[in-house]
Amino acid sequence: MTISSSFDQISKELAPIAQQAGQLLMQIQQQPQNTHKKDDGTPTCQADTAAEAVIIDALRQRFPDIPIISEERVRDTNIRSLFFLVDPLDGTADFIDGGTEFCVNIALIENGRPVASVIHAPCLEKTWLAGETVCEVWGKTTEPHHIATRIALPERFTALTSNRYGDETTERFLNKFPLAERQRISSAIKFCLIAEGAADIYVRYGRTMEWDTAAGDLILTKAGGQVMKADGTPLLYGKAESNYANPGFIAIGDRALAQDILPELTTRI
Ligand SMILES: Nc1ncnc2c1ncn2[C@@H]1O[C@H](COP(=O)(O)O)[C@@H](OP(=O)(O)O)[C@H]1O
Ligand SMILES: [Mg+2]
Repeated sequence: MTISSSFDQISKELAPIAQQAGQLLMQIQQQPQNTHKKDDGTPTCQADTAAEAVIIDALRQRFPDIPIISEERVRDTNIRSLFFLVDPLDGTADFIDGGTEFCVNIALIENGRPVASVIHAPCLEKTWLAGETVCEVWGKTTEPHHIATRIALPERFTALTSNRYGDETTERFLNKFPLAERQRISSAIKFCLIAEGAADIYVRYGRTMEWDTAAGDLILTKAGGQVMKADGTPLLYGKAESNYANPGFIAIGDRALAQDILPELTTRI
């Protein structure tokens, strides 16, 4: 498990697990939802826990020795250098509203960073995965293929933000850029769109949790992008002491932008 090449294989094993959960989510979305708000004010419904059960069962069978931290109910206590972070339904509000952007996120974390991950968006029929060398999208009608970020160009510079959760610092940050386009999108597919070269930046100073970002962090990083805190360092995972909350972050496709422009901008927010 410490051999890095095996992370490619693990990412390919995680994909069908996320797809199985996604299939269940699609079925449940057709039924009436019992929704309620969690302590953090975000919604949940029976789909979150049903999808979580499927994923946890599969991970425990295939990887019995690896502890799991999952959004809804699972908090293994023996978290060591290697563990899974699971968001069985990312974009729950979108799911409840009948949207198509929700996804399933699974990431394997080693020493604070993701090393194998998958994001599956069942309505979009797309699965993105990353390991040590693998960084692919799988579509229903297309062959699996490698994905890569695009160069940032002013005439098409596109920012992605959350569709439902905004904050003033993110707005101040984005106001410093001459944006060609801005799209509001639910769920971690924001990372995947940048990884595919369909957008350029995703800024999020509002609250997110580690399971919201770990899988997308690796996919975007392996596609050539960068995900970083305001000080330019990578996001770290496994922060039990902060209840697995993330600090603010900036995700970009073109790394040259990070090196040249972002450090100066972030100090002025
Ligand atoms: N106040 C808050 N506390 C914790 N997490 C929050 C939050 N507000 C938003 N989030 C996180 O933001 C995610 C959705 O953001 P977006 O719509 O941009 O994808 C939610 O994922 P879930 O849907 O998995 O709960 C949730 O984890
Ligand atoms: Mg969730």
